[in-house]
Amino acid sequence: ASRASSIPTHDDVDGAAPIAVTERTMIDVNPPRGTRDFLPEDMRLRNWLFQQFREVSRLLSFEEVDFPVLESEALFIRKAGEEITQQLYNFEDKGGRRVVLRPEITPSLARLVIKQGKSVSLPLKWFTIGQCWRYERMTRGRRREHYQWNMDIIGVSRVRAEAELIHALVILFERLGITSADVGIRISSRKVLQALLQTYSIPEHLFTEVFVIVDKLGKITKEEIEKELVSVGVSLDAVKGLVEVLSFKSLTRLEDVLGPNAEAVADLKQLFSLAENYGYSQWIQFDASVVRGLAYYTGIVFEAFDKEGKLRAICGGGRYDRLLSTFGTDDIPACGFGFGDAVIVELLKEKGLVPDLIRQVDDIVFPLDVELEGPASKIVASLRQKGRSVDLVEDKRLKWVFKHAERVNAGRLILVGNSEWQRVYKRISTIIVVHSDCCYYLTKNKMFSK
Ligand SMILES: Nc1ccc(Br)nc1
Repeated sequence: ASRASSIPTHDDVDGAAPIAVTERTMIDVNPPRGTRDFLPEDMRLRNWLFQQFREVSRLLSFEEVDFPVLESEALFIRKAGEEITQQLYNFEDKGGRRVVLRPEITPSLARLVIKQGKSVSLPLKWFTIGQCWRYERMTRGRRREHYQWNMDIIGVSRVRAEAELIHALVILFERLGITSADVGIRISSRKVLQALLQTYSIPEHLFTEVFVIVDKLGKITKEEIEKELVSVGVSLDAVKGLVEVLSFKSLTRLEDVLGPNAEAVADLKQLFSLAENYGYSQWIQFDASVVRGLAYYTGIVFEAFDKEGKLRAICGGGRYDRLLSTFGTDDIPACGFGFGDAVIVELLKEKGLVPDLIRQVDDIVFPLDVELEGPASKIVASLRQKGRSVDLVEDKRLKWVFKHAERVNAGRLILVGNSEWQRVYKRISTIIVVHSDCCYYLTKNKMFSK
């Protein structure tokens, strides 16, 4: 605390009064709970990963779109008890509006499609990479934000759309050096469960809640699943039947139960047939237990998983043909996936596939004397004009400059000195000789002029 009483004022003494001694309290320099800073090396990896996402999106001729991270809360209010809607990062803004930091991308995409209406021609193939949020009690210490790559096809009702999206995933994994021995893609359809629920005369309005509960398979015990299903009104024998079919890994067995004309079976057969033609059959497998936890899926759903079973789902997606009508407009068939930036990096680390992304600088320019700042500036400007990345270094000892050049993998070290330096540094590969109004620099092999 300052010694307010004893400090003399300017009137009492010549010169400034002594600075009041106060205790400085430092702010918390950590980012908010559940969020991350990205240092340069983290950003190099993130940019590299996002560049892969962008390149795969380009290969499938998707166009990039973007949305605000802040959205109206109304976009995400759903009654199916999903985890994602129970962890909304929501608040009231200064205008009294109920808003959220978006927990996912798809509803924003649906909003934009509706907003564009007839001004866009279908099919739309859109992708984005954006930060998504959740407000989870930090008891579990999990992150509250991650970046998601989303690809969506709007306006295609046939399973060709799902086949294209899965092709995108396979291409991405292969580009990262991941093989089908490392990762698989489990595929099923909400229509499987739907057909079953109908055979047990479960009312349709319960379907979404059942899907959300069944998605917890593997996360909570079977007994807890059965208890939750019974609690929403599913009869015990229906629960037993559901759990039995959900264990199916064979389309043939599914067909035996649902019959050859079941829509779910036809969709899945078509998808697996297309997969043969794409050449990615070895990546995919039917698994009736895949339902995904988002209420709005209506058809095929899929998720990529690590075959060692150490990690959470790498990505997931599916068909959502009725999302738009929940926003009060006509439905347009749609499907898409979300691909987070965290699990994939954990997998790359597990597999030793994280690339060595070194910092790179073309040139370092170092004036050997303080009065050479001007000529050094000319050289820097000239080199940058030519598109070279230049790190201008000053007020350092030469030994530090050499180490720095190594650290940043500089292509060239350019020392700006006047003519007497040349004698001293002739052994150095690059020397600047400053002649009146023009600068020359040379390396062992050739002379460059400004
Ligand atoms: N939906 C969502 C948002 C943020 C994180 Br971290 N995980 C999932």
